Amino acid sequence: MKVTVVGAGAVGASCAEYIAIKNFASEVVLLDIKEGFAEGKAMDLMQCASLNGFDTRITGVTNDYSKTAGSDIAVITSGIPRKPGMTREELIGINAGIVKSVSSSLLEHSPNAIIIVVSNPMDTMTYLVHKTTDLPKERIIGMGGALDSARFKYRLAEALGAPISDVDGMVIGGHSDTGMVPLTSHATRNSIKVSEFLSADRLQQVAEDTKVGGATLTKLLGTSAWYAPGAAVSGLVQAIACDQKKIFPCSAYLEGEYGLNDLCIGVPVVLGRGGIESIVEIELDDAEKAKMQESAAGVSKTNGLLEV
Ligand SMILES: NC(=O)c1ccc[n+]([C@@H]2O[C@H](COP(=O)([O-])OP(=O)(O)OC[C@H]3O[C@@H](n4cnc5c(N)ncnc54)[C@H](O)[C@@H]3O)[C@@H](O)[C@H]2O)c1
Ligand SMILES: O=C(O)C[C@H](O)C(=O)O
Repeated sequence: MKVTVVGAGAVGASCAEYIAIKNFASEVVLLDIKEGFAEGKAMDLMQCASLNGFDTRITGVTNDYSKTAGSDIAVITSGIPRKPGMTREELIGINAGIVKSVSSSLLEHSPNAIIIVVSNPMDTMTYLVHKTTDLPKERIIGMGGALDSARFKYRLAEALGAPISDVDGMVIGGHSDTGMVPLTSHATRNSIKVSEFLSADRLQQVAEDTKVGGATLTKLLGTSAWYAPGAAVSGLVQAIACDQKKIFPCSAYLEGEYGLNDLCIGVPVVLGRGGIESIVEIELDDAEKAKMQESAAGVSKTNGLLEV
């Protein structure tokens, strides 16, 4: 199993590290445009191999796509991150050009790859790959919901005073400060609805804290987060590589599902060796349906800024 990660910055390197530590891939190629940067990150990561007990071979290359040839999975993390006070949508001007050229170069050398898009604004970058390549929709996956759901579970556990392993929950919708739809009515603590433990007001607070999870970290760090994003990407890569048939909320191209068309947005999907093997349509209540429609309108508005 060969995995390429484009962008050896904070998220790309963290993602490569988690993939290696989980020890399911034979090879990870890190590629960056900055001379020597990916080579340096790869060498540093390889020097963790004997310490952390993995056999995955990590190599770094400066913009040489021939070294990525034959990749089964390619992750796009190249692009600029936001600074405090910015929205993800403000990154579109620079990141759209990067994502378009990177996806084309990747597919030239790995025509059978499954692409995972991470660069922001992620739903629109995923749509851009859909619009500018010939890849079938099941092989274009946007990562956002897996991360947002991890943050939701963190906030739920905090409010419940429970261990995170006891908590389950999912965030669908757009990966933006206003567009996320944390499904509080579906969230559980060891199979019991969390509404049995938390007031409506407290649950509303959990949802709001979840939606601004990325902005909160950006304010604290001065740039956006990387550990949980890297871990979330590695989870998707593993589900595909190991044909796990796991359900994650991912940005997928919709053709009628959830009453939505011609956009990529976060919905639960089954991930396996074929990529998105199916989209799971769950019953939403009226308020959740309205939030999903509003979220989709926001994503479509950002898509409208693309020159495709
Ligand atoms: N979808 C998500 O949940 C999620 C989570 C975290 C970050 N992000 C996004 O991921 C992106 C990367 O974030 P980061 O913190 O790793 O940024 P970073 O600045 O640390 O790393 C980005 C890397 O991309 C490289 N790069 C730029 N143009 C390139 C090109 N054409 N080809 C190859 N490499 C190129 C840069 O040299 C840099 O090393 C940002 O857009 C950020 O908003 C998304
Ligand atoms: O917040 C960001 O800009 C980065 C990423 O989308 C995140 O949610 O951490």
